[in-house]
Amino acid sequence: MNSIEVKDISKTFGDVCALDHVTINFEQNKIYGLLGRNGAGKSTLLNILTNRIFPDSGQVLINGISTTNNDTALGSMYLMSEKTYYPEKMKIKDAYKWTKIFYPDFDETYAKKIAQMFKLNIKKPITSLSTGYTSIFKITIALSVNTPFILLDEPVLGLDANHRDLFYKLLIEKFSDHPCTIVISTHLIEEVSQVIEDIVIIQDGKIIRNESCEALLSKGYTVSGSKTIVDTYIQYKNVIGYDSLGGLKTAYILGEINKSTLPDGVETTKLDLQRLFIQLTNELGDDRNEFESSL
Ligand SMILES: Nc1ncnc2c1ncn2[C@@H]1O[C@H](COP(=O)(O)OP(=O)(O)OP(=O)(O)O)[C@@H](O)[C@H]1O
Repeated sequence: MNSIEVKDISKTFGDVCALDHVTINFEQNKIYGLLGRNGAGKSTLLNILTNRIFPDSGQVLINGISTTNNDTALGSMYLMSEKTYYPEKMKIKDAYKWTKIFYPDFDETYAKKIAQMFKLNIKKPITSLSTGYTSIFKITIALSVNTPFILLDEPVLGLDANHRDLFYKLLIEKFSDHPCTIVISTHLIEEVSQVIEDIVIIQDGKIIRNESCEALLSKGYTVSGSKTIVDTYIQYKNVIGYDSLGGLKTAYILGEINKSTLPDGVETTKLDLQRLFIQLTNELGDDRNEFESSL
């Protein structure tokens, strides 16, 4: 069973607690979305998983074995992150050769094929690439390493909509052809919701949600209509937030919908992941909890 077990990991930087007793399992052959607001602890977690930084306490186990001083375990994970570890001025095609040394299952032919699909010129030095193409270069490697665990930290940073679309398609294709465990950290929640199976939400260094996307979204619904009617309807409901626009109001509610009690003139929809995320990660007293449009 290929799994990553994170056991009670904590990490502080000075007086900032980046991870606070985090325990989580990333199971075999699943695509996870790792979501969290800026500074929530996502990159710290991914860096600890791959031993790029060390936790103050806790441990990471791959298939039950600690990753500390364990090259085999570490070789089974690939982290695509903001940092590039290739020598300066190295050309992309040479970086592919270099990668093969460290990741023997790296498929150079496939990397070149998808580079072509993105119109990435592999004769160019890595440092000459734009922000978007730097991400594309890293994507071509991440999708070709063929490790059991692929961790992607903001993989679509700087990518235009067409290239993001291509990336999601290739990711799904990769996952179907070579099932593996993929963890994607991103702020593009709606887009990623199309490809992820499970969702992990991290807030101030703590995991606040870890469940299937479907289960999370089925936990609630939205109700929209005139403010007075919606306010009456939601009185005894578990409201996690609302938006107001003029006399109209949309409330985000946790709980099962009972259609027979819905008043006339209100519309209901399923929760969407981005809305739910915003509501779940708004802090108490955060006035973003009510979004008053100035339109
Ligand atoms: N090397 C470091 N030195 C000092 N503080 C750090 C360091 N790395 C992370 N932090 C702090 O730890 C917290 C978590 O940072 P982290 O980069 O893990 O967040 P993140 O969820 O990836 O954020 P973002 O979405 O903005 O990239 C932040 O408060 C950050 O400032």
